[in-house]
Amino acid sequence: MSKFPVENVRNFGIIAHVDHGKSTLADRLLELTGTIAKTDHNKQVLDKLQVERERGITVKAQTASLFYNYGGKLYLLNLIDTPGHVDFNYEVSRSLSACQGVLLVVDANEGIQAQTVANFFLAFEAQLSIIPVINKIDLKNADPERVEKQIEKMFDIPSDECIKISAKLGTNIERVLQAVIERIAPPKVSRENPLKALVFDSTFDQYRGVIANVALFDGVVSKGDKIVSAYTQKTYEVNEVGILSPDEQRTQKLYAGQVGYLIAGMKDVTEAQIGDTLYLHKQPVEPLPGFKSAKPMVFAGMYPIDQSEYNNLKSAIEKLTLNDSSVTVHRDSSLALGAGWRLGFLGLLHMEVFNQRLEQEYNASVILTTPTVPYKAVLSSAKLIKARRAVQKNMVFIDQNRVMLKYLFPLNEIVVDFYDSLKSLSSGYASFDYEDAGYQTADLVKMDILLNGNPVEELVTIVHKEKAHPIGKSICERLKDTIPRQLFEIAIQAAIGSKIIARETVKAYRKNVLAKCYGGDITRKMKLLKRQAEGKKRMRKVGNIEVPKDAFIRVLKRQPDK
Ligand SMILES: Nc1nc2c(ncn2[C@@H]2O[C@H](COP(=O)(O)OP(=O)(O)OP(=O)(O)O)[C@@H](O)[C@H]2O)c(=O)[nH]1
Repeated sequence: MSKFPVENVRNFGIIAHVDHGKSTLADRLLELTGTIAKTDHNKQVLDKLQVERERGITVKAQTASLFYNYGGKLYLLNLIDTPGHVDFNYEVSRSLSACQGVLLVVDANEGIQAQTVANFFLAFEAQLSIIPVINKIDLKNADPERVEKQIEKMFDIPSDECIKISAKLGTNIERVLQAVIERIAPPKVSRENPLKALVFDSTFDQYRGVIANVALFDGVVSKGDKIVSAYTQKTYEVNEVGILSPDEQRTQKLYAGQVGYLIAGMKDVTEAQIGDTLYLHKQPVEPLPGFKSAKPMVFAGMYPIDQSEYNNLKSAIEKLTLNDSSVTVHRDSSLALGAGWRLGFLGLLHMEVFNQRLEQEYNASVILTTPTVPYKAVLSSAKLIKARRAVQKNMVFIDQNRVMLKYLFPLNEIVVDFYDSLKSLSSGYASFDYEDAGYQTADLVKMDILLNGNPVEELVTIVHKEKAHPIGKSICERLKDTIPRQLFEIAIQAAIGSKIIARETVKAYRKNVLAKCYGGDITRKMKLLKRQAEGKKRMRKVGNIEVPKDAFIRVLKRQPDK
């Protein structure tokens, strides 16, 4: 690695709207630089997770070091491929902290979309050099000139700076690499200063412990060095350093300006903090500012299907949150579902991906409850405050056919199915991005579910007043289908304060388990009574009504069709 003086190093990211071709471009860059062999099978090589391959999307940023000969010099280009979906923006901004420039990929047919704008501003605010790349020029409907004009109008980047490529066919890829070298500055670092390394990502390996992805801002780190974590103040010995190319490749040292991985015997996930600064023992440095912590938007309960699985699930969640530090975790418990957690996610897709990764990478099966958003409630005896619906804030024409609308929305309205409805209403043309606008007052009500007049604690929800009736009705119906008939009639009601807004009834039924046992075989009678008693253990009593656990799961669990 010493062959690469700082001026021969470039650290760059690829950012884009979903599906505009980042990962395909990354494949071509890896092939062209000989990092991976050129075959027909290279499809999204950097999308290593099973969930990424199944869904065809990037959820984790990945790093790859490329070597490229240009103008008689050998360059080390560190590429970071980032996710495109709005829910993973946090991942993008974190990765950009290790870069000096980005390739902003825009589809030649679709043009600028919501995350193109959002990601452009992340890079712009981080003061990175931005190289616009118009991809998919091979498509029949491609109109790169129109997209050039959009880029000029929206981002103030002269159209002659755009590079037109087809990542699929490999057209003009060389020009992209040359632009990276010519237009992106080498990192501003010093190898003479003491070590200062930023941990910008980490993963947990069962055998090797924490593997930290590091960007070196100053100094050098070698195998055998004693390093200190600014966050824990603990000292570790470096066991291994290397680059990702894209698989781990050991090296003797890593130098300032380079990006790679480091293993230093951190065995506990809580020791590895994303945003931490590592320095050499007895050579302390001013820690880097780290990262703003992510702000979860959507909350859901997570419980083991069987309580005996609690500890395994706990360790799986801890390991996965190391790799996805934007998830917040708080212990929680529910009368119906037992001990579990309340997890905060950046969005719905993020929640689904986390759940899927738990299942696929940690073999954990969980109950995930319907997502909710955080509220701040002002308790008062008067009826609640004025309703506030989506309010239009701004409208900008990107070109003749495209308009960018800005609205203020209640978060609750967009987390569940807004994205799907928007896509289907606009036949897939509209795209969507959001950021937090803070708490707003709204006409919300607390809805109770009552069984023969007794409130069921775990089913209390906060809903918009206008939606209370359909939501209450649906919960009552789902409960009616799962609560077995009992010796008396059961009224299932949804109520706001003292007002009942929906009702279903479970008719009375006498289940005499001994009915078939005339004849008097006492051991058989005892067996049946014992079985009935065991069944009752899985029940929760609300008043004198026995509610099976399944009934709660059915109501609380996220509906897959939503
Ligand atoms: N015709 C054509 N299709 C392309 C080109 N580049 C990418 N695609 C296709 O576009 C789709 C999306 O490409 P990806 O590389 O997965 O896009 P991405 O931007 O990485 O997507 P996310 O990781 O989900 O954000 C795939 O089906 C690619 O085969 C291109 O130059 N021409």
